[in-house]
Amino acid sequence: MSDLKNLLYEKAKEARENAYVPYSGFKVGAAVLGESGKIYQGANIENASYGLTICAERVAITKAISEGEKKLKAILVVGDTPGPISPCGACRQFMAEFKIETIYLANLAGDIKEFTLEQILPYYFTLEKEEN
Ligand SMILES: O=c1ccn([C@H]2C[C@H](O)[C@@H](CO)O2)c(=O)[nH]1
Ligand SMILES: [Zn+2]
Repeated sequence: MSDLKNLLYEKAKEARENAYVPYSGFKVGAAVLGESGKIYQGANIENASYGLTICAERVAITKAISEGEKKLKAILVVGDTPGPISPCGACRQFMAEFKIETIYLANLAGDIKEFTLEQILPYYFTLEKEEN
């Protein structure tokens, strides 16, 4: 396993432990690598008003951007799923906004698959003028 992938996997699993999931019980963790080299961790945060729930991916990305990262190099997402976790559509669009180069999807068993943004969200919405 590459050093970066391994580090992001450990950071995402660590973040997952902080998930606030009184309603689903389903903990998710994420770790984002910014262009500065810093890693940002995120966990899902649920709410009694269910629709306000924030996924782990968006927590980690929001932390990175609000700390000043302009480009995001990679994200790793982990959940207790049979195969690698599959991010929801909202998080895929959120990843598209920042053009995350490498997306690792993982489970607790250690299965980790690598994807590009185009692979997990082809023909994504953008307001940029050039075709994507
Ligand atoms: O990729 C995913 C999929 C689901 N969830 C969260 C949202 C909710 O808290 C729980 C169950 O859907 O898992 C994430 O954080 N990321
Ligand atoms: Zn999501």
